[in-house]
Amino acid sequence: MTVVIGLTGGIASGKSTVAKMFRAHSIPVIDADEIAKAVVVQGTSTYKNIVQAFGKQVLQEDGDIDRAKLGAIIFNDEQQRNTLNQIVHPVVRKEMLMQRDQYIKEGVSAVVLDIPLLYESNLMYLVEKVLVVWVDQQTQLQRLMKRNNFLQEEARARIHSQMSLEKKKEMADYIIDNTGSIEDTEAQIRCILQEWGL
Ligand SMILES: CC(C)(COP(=O)(O)OP(=O)(O)OC[C@H]1O[C@@H](n2cnc3c(N)ncnc32)[C@H](O)[C@@H]1O)[C@@H](O)C(=O)NCCC(=O)NCCS
Ligand SMILES: Nc1ncnc2c1ncn2[C@@H]1O[C@H](COP(=O)(O)OP(=O)(O)OP(=O)(O)O)[C@@H](O)[C@H]1O
Repeated sequence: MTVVIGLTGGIASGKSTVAKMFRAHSIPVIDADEIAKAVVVQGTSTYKNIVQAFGKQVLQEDGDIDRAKLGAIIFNDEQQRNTLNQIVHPVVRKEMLMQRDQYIKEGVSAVVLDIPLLYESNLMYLVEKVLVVWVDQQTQLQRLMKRNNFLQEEARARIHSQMSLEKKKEMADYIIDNTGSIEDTEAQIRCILQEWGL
């Protein structure tokens, strides 16, 4: 029996960091962000739909989607964000389901679905238990600003485009507190894996 684990949290709360730890324990991870990038490459219908909805202003010179430009639009406008979500999410969901079922067929002991918007998009039905990577608000803001070289205002817009981490924490089956060191977080993952017999 494969245990299907949902991994979520807020932007820059540490999902990819935790995902890496699962992989280090030989547990495969399906990454929604990675899939969302792959399904918008030139030539796909998703790419065409994005260009149709947002215009050529969101393209780089080589024709690829300019992620910084598209991000600047959608993180500052809920309606535009919904438009992009409606184009991209169904395709991502389908691909995630397919990959999940493939791993189950292979009989792996566990698989992790790393989905930033798991709660916002009501995707709980895809997984058996949800693990939320939590940090306090100040840490989240600082790590996001540092990683993406964002001004405080840009970072805040992105944070506020998502359900609050406090609310996600309340809904979680398990919480990983990632405010401490990487080693602290690794220790929590080891505990959880032991508890789950993985
Ligand atoms: C707007 C885009 C082009 C910006 O790209 P960029 O390379 O700057 O960011 P990246 O894709 O790495 O996402 C970083 C983080 O932003 C947050 N985020 C991304 N999209 C959204 C969204 N629609 N709503 C809220 N938060 C989001 C997530 O926490 C994600 O982990 C890109 O995020 C995108 O295509 N988003 C729509 C698809 C989506 O919802 N992806 C998230 C999971 S399916
Ligand atoms: N425990 C930690 N201590 C210090 N820095 C950390 C820790 N965990 C993560 N970071 C750093 O914080 C930033 C955000 O982490 P990460 O990229 O894992 O978050 P994420 O939730 O996957 O982000 P996104 O939602 O944008 O995909 C990264 O620069 C990462 O190196």
